[in-house]
Amino acid sequence: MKIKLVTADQMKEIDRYSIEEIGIPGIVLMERAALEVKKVAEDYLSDLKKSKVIVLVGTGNNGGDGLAVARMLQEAGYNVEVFIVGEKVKVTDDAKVNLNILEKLKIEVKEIVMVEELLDLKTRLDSSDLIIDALLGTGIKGKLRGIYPEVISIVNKSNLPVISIDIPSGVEADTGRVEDIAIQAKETITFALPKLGTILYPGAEYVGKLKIVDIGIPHQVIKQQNIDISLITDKLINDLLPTREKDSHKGTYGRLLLVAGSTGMTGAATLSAQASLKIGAGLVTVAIPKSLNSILENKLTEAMTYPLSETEFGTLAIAALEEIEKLIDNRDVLAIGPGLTARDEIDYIVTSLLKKTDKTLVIDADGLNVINNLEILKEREGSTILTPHPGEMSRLVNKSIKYIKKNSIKIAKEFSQEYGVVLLLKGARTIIATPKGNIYINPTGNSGMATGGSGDVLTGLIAGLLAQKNVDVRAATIIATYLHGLAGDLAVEDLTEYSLLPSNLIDYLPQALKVVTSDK
Ligand SMILES: NC(=O)C1=CN([C@@H]2O[C@H](COP(=O)(O)OP(=O)(O)OC[C@H]3O[C@@H](n4cnc5c(N)ncnc54)[C@H](O)[C@@H]3O)[C@@H](O)[C@H]2O)[C@H](O)CC1
Ligand SMILES: [K+]
Repeated sequence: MKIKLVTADQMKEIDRYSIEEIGIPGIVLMERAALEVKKVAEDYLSDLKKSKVIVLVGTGNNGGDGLAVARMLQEAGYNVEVFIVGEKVKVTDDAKVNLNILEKLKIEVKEIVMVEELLDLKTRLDSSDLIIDALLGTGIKGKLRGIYPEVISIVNKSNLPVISIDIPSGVEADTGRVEDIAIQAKETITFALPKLGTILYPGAEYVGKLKIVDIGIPHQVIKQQNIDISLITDKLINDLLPTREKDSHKGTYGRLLLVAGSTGMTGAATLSAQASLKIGAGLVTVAIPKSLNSILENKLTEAMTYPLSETEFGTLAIAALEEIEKLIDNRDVLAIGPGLTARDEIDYIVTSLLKKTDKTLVIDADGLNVINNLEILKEREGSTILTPHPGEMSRLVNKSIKYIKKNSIKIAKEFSQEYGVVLLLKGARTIIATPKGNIYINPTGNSGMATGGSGDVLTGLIAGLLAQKNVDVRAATIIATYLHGLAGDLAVEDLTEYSLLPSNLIDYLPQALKVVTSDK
């Protein structure tokens, strides 16, 4: 099961279509949204009589949701105070309906338009138990205007639990960017589908617990939007994981050739090989410069090794190409890159293999750093997976790392479709793009994994899955990425982010597999 991720415009179109074409009144959506928020708010409010809630609203429909929540909490007997940041006259359509209802019920909505009025808000917060953030939702545009920065700063300094409606105010819905300041929420209740800005960093850091609630938007309305970005979930992995047939043998789980390593870089080859075995590949052969072969024989037990022709530097020589071509004849997958050391010979070997073999190819690390002619990717018969980090991507597309980090989805999607490859662009949120134009965002992983070797493990996981029957390139990349990060998250719980080693990712893989197969 995939969870679709939307931009503000896509969400607006879904709302519009539901309201104008299907005929579900906006006020009904708003009421259902408010009801969901009210239910969560009650979990934070213990004693009915004393509990005091401050509801902060803006002048748009996010504010409208908040006004309805204020009414519901008041009706439930809580002590509610409502502040609107901006002038009431600016409030329109559905939000206006709720503003009028509060006025009819004599529930005061205090305007805050001047900085001087912030002091009153601050004192009010000091004696409260919960804040509802209904200031800004998907309608936020650009830098915070007026006294919003001050209001948000007072809220964050109050140290009170904050429930944000739809998205923490100040977070940009499409990118997760925070221009200057944003509400630090304890929990964010988002409607129908998560906005991209609540998953991407830094926005994801402001969300707290994310709760996606249904407010009655018809599924067919969502479906027809052709949303192409999905969040990877346990459920999706569970659906994609290959089942281990009872009457199977090692051939069922495929034969993988891993071309890796150079003097001083035998660790990369070792990590990739071990990871590919741990994820269940049948037969793994590590082809490595011949002087390092005995080292690999020592370090690896289950994997076979093959000594390749080498240069005086202990890196692959041109002659290794022919040896590799012979080896891949009876293999299903070739992974090339970890620890190779970028040199002209490697450029020649990788380029030749891209041209000559139609086997599924995983290219990582120094295998990527030598690709100069991207056009050969287009002509390939076989499937290709590239797994660059932003630095390697920067070289591939000749854009700065900063630009790549800011436009990771756009860049991954364009590259994948242009060159017909599955592109895994590593980052705080790793993005996977497929040639069909689909994007998958991975939510697992942590900063403890940003160490040399972590990528070698990921390459091994991808290749190890690819070798197995009925695992296609899209599934293998998605499963490997999610499990790689999940193993890292599980390992950090025991080891802390400081002392997390790439080899721990391999140790914790079985636990990660148990998590995602728990109900299989
Ligand atoms: N998804 C659904 O089915 C539903 C969503 N609802 C809620 O509606 C908001 C979106 O409402 P919208 O009126 O489009 O925008 P906002 O309320 O988020 O904000 C617009 C509001 O804020 C002012 N503003 C915009 N940018 C800034 C800025 N940088 N600084 C200061 N002020 C800013 C602008 O002037 C407007 O007044 C969505 O998030 C949901 O919460 C429906 O209510 C329920 C169905
Ligand atoms: K909000």
